[in-house]
Amino acid sequence: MGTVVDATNKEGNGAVLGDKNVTVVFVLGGPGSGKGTQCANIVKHFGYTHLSAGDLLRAEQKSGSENGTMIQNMIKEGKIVPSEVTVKLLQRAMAESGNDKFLIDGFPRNEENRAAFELVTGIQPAFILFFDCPEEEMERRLLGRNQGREDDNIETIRKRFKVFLESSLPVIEYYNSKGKVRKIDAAKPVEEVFEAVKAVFTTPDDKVTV
Ligand SMILES: Nc1ncnc2c1ncn2[C@@H]1O[C@H](COP(=O)(O)OP(=O)(O)OP(=O)(O)O)[C@@H](O)[C@H]1O
Ligand SMILES: Nc1ccn([C@@H]2O[C@H](COP(=O)(O)O)[C@@H](O)[C@H]2O)c(=O)n1
Ligand SMILES: [Mg+2]
Repeated sequence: MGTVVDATNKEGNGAVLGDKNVTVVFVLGGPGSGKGTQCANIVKHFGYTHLSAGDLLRAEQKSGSENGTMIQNMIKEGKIVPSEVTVKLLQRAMAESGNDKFLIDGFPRNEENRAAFELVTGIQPAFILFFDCPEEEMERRLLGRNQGREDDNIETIRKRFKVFLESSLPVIEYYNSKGKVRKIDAAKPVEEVFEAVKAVFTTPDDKVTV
């Protein structure tokens, strides 16, 4: 295991959460590309806190919140929940974590998410970990996931793929134009993907290539 790259501080992108300087890595990729799986590995090796926007929304829905029905409907349709709701959940989870290094998984999902997070928190991501995977492989994985998710059915999966292409890929392209995207071939077996991920987290920032 090598040293953790703190690109945020090095590039002067550090942002303050309470009285802490924080490092944020956005973890993006299509539905089923393996974001959650790899985040669990990164947490173990590199001490980040994993915050999945989808998990936070599902927990909020189940908590009986006033937004519960709206969140449930949006997830069932594969649509993106208004940023106001998701950014608040992320901010609260960051503040409660006690950590200063975060993997924010599945966020920002669209331009509205990106702009709202930046405006409200003032945080710029250190880099974007992008799991690139063909649709057929993602579809196979989602249909075999068996975690009882209401959106893991073929009808909703197709809607989620469309939203990813139309709304989420442009956000990845935006960060790519700023040299912030670290693209990973996510079609490989879990262990091989993690080898590539490790290289990103242990390579000094000025030597990273996309
Ligand atoms: N590299 C891999 N090879 C094969 N299966 C994988 C790989 N990575 C993850 N999986 C499996 O694919 C399914 C989806 O993975 P995961 O939940 O990590 O994806 P995700 O990107 O978080 O999806 P979502 O956007 O729907 O939350 C899981 O069943 C997981 O075990
Ligand atoms: N920024 C986000 C993230 C997620 N959602 C909704 O949750 C669904 C599941 O997300 P996963 O990352 O767990 O796959 C997603 O399809 C959206 O409906 C969101 O609105 N905004
Ligand atoms: Mg996930």
